[in-house]
Amino acid sequence: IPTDQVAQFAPKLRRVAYIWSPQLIDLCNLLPRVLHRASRVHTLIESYGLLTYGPITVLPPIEGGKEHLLTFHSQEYVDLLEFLNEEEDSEKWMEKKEEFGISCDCPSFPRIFEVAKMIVGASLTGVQALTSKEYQVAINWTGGWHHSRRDEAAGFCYVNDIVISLLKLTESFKRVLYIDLDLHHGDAVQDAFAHTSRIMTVSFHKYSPGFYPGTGSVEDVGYGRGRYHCVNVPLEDGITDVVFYTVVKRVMFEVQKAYQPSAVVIQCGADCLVGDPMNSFNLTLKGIGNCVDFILRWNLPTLLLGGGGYHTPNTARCWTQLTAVALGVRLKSEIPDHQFFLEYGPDYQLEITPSNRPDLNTKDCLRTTVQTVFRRVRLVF
Ligand SMILES: CN(c1ccc(C(=O)NO)cc1)S(=O)(=O)c1ccc(-c2ccccn2)s1
Ligand SMILES: [Zn+2]
Repeated sequence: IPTDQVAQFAPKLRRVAYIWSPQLIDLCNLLPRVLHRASRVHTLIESYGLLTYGPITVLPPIEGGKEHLLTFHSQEYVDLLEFLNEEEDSEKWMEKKEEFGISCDCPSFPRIFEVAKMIVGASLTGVQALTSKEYQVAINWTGGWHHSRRDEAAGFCYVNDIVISLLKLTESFKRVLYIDLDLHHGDAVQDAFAHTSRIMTVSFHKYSPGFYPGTGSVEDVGYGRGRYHCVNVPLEDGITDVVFYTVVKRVMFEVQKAYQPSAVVIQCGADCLVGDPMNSFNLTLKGIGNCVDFILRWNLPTLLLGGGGYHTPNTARCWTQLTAVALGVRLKSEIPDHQFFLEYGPDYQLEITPSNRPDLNTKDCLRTTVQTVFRRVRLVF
């Protein structure tokens, strides 16, 4: 093939921005429900040599400030986080804590405000990388906190870096698509944009009586100008790689055709993996990796964010694999020797094995859900 025609056959090489600094990791290691997860994720990615691979650039996060948080959160909530940063006692703020969701699910902890600003700064650095047109993919594995509300911490989420990033992206991109692959419904992101067509939110999640947050039924479609710009795909326990990938591919194919987004944000919560303490889905790195690969092949500016993921080694495995998918490289199965190597026992392999738990998603139920979604997505113009 003449050299000038080779390019059209080579998979597009993507320039990838990986948002990282030692301070970002040190602060995110303090998050109470994912203690020290940030350092495991980053160190495994580094141990595979991915950060010195050509098309990747490591970008330090910009200093997130109060003004960034205030693009979504209320002044009172931001003031509370700032007050709690120093962990001083004061009657006034003590009873307020409960009112703002700072409680057992989202306990206060030292440097809480610095952590919130740093996470938002990191996700906004990813947005900046995409709007600069210098990168096709931007990655912030410390972001993805989809339950945090305007004036309330919720579901282990203190600050909604996703909403803040989506708002920023709409300044440069006409239609922005948000895809939530976390085990839980991306409720606060959906609600933030339920009345607008500028952002379309699509969430694949477990939907079962009593399971957090309890929202995200297929009937949940948005309101007014935002009607049909919220897509919810409720799923049952035990879903496997092939079934999940088939559902995601079919739904996302229709969404891309109907909405024709100009930028994408994917929340890649790893609590949907087999072995997670949430003990719900039966996915492995292949399943979630194929879903992210499918969306990246649209070659749209895409921000990859973290989220849930409570089996720390598996979460590190997952986001290492997704970083490799973004770069288009295959990783060897053997976990490289590194500081936390012993935490990957007893097999010390990258891949994880599905369990033999039953898949409660029946073919009929999935077909009905997908057909319902198709009918509505085709109403999006
Ligand atoms: C507050 N909850 C959430 C909320 C959001 C998430 C999440 O990951 N969202 O993406 C996880 C748990 S919750 O009530 O379901 C739980 C609290 C503690 C839980 C737990 C703790 C240990 C093992 C299994 N589950 S679940
Ligand atoms: Zn989750």
